[in-house]
Amino acid sequence: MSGTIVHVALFPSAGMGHLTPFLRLAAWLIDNHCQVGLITPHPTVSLAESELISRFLSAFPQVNQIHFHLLPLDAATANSTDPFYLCGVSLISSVIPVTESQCLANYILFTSSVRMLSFFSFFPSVLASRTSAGSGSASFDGDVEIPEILPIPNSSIPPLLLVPNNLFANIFMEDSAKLTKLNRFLVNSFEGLEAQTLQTLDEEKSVVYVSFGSRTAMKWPQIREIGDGLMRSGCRFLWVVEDKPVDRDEEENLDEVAEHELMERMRKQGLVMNTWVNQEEVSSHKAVAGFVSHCGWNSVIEAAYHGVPILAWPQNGDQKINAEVVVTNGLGMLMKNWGWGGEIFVKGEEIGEAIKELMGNELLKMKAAELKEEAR
Ligand SMILES: O=c1ccn([C@@H]2O[C@H](COP(=O)(O)OP(=O)(O)O[C@H]3O[C@H](CO)[C@@H](O)[C@H](O)[C@H]3O)[C@@H](O)[C@H]2O)c(=O)[nH]1
Repeated sequence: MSGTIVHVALFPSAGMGHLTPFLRLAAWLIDNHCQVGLITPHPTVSLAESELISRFLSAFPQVNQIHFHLLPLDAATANSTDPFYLCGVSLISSVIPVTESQCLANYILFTSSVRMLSFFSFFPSVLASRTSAGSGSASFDGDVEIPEILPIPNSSIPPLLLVPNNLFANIFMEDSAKLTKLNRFLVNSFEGLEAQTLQTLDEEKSVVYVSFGSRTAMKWPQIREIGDGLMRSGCRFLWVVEDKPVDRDEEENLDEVAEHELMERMRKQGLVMNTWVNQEEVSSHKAVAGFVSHCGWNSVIEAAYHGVPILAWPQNGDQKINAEVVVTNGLGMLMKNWGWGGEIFVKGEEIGEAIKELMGNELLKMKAAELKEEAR
């Protein structure tokens, strides 16, 4: 933007491993005519850090340094004596409310590999899908399966993540859940080093979209089972919920319903919305790999146009007949024993399995891709 000076505040967390790439980015931004503010946490972890900051500020006197004083954490709270963790601060979760209140774009400079970023994004939801509600258990068996990425061996999971009530683990989980609120990711890597992971991340197809149209109100117990099913599927999701379940008071809205513990857990794995979304935009998004739909005909046409396989759950009217078209053409699957919406109570376990099947079925993906071509 000619004539506009872009102001960027950089806020590295503790440790040289974070500071160094941040200062490189700062130098690059200055080179590109940005006004840079550097927020420096105090106390620093090491002398090396404070010396590097001083040298940097002498070389770039135009940088505005903003001191950020950390409140001391005791070793018991942190469950660690490592000074790095004692200076730890949950940057993503703490900063988002501030940037949101100021309407500022929020970028993250992820200072590790793209593979680690994938792990960071997915591990909490994979863990939540395997941990029963409220058990507090942090144990994890088997490898971490992330869609389209070489599985991360169990032995590579950072050990601190499996220490119950560890500060690092708590920050990791809390921050991961907030990643969707960030505007952009900057990662310090390149094609030659992480080609496959970068490509997958760019094309990542791992989100299931759930919507039964704006006219379908479900009973609260069934809504709850859908939530449970989404958690069990382990998939990221965008779920648009009709905000007046049929067995709830007219005045009650989703926010009140969302007080439910399950809804709170779900927000860590996906987005639950009770507002109108731009469904065309959602269906066309490259991350969306499956659609749980009532099979309103417009939804079916849109899914076909964007090559998104459907898990059909007709609710009424023409929707079973539309679902038959979906199945006949290989665009999706229909669980016949689920009946019409409201007719049969479908448990979360079954819903979770069906969503896993939808998201993993290669034949459906292939057929949906062919139909996309024909639709165009
Ligand atoms: O949050 C939302 C919800 C819906 N839509 C759009 O609204 C339309 C919804 O149409 P459809 O999928 O056909 O569902 P209904 O609104 O339920 O459609 C009614 O009309 C259809 C066409 O006759 C019938 O097939 C359905 O059974 C009937 O319920 C689609 O274009 C969606 O993209 C959004 O953009 N955002």
